[in-house]
Amino acid sequence: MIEVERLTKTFGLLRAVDGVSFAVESGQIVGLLGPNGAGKTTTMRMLTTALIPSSGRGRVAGHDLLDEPLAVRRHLGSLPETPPLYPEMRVKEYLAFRAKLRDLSWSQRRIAIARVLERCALNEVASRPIGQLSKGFRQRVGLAEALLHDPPALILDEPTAGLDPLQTREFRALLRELGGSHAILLSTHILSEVEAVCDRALIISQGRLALDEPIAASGIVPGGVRIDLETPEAVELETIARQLAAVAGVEAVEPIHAYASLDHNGAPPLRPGRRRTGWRLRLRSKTDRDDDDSRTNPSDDPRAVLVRRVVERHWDLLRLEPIRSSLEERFVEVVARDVRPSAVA
Ligand SMILES: Nc1ncnc2c1ncn2[C@@H]1O[C@H](COP(=O)(O)OP(=O)(O)OP(=O)(O)O)[C@@H](O)[C@H]1O
Repeated sequence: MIEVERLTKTFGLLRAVDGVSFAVESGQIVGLLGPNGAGKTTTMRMLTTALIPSSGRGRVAGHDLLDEPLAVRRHLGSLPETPPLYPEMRVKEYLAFRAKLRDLSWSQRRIAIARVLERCALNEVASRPIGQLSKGFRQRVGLAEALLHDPPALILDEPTAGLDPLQTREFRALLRELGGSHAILLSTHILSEVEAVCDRALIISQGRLALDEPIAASGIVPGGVRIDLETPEAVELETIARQLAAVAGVEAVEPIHAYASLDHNGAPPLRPGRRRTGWRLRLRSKTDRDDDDSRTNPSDDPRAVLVRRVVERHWDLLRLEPIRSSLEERFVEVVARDVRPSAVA
């Protein structure tokens, strides 16, 4: 429903968005995360056709951002961080005004306004001036406006910023309801929000897409498989990596640490008298990135074959377990990779 391919935006010498590709399906809520200045708003402004991409393509409901901007806007609702509301207007009056701008006929306007007032639980404040509403209600008015033309895709920029915990909770419940029937791209700085409402997390860092991973039902991102093994001292990391990477389903082998002769708990080596090396490795598998359907397919799980491979080589397998890392850990990991030492100091 929302699709971008190598989307790039430069401002002078700055590549604010640099070759970003991702997709949001209907029925999915995708969280767009990143530190300040990472390029989130610029990405969203290109998707809403407010900014023209320097290169790359983007489509909303199959309509190209550059070739069919009007069709894109018809299929997209957007809630900017600060929605352009008129404080002196009453809620219903404001929605009628915005619906008129969207060229809805009188009867279409009546139906649309009734629908969004109901959907966003605004009936009780429909006749109140917007300026008298709490921030939570004002955000709902912004969302109602974004839904007036019944778009299948929504883009929301930090929709819960500044809301109190109760308002945040209510707004998230509303998003989850909408998520069932819309494609939603949600920019936020709140990691727990992504864990609470999103199906996938995207992290943008310095304009580039640094992570695109599913959020598991438990609210954590899969982090691969951790394997601890011991090998004769002469066996080098390169050999181990080659053997393990050859197992179907393993995409990458990353060393975490190695130790000589003593295992990581300080215990003596499994085979005294022979110098051995202990290894802790992280294996990225295909199932880390796939959707829930393939995750349940046992043939995609490389663990059984990994055990056989280690035993065949006469190495000692000490531990093999899935790594679960929180979104916060993944965020720090991918963003810290891009931070220059001078910036940290
Ligand atoms: N119109 C513009 N002209 C020049 N530079 C811009 C313009 N808009 C954004 N930038 C720069 O592009 C980079 C990305 O900005 P962007 O607003 O997309 O980041 P962001 O991830 O939304 O940040 P934040 O979380 O602070 O809102 C920043 O360095 C910003 O200064």
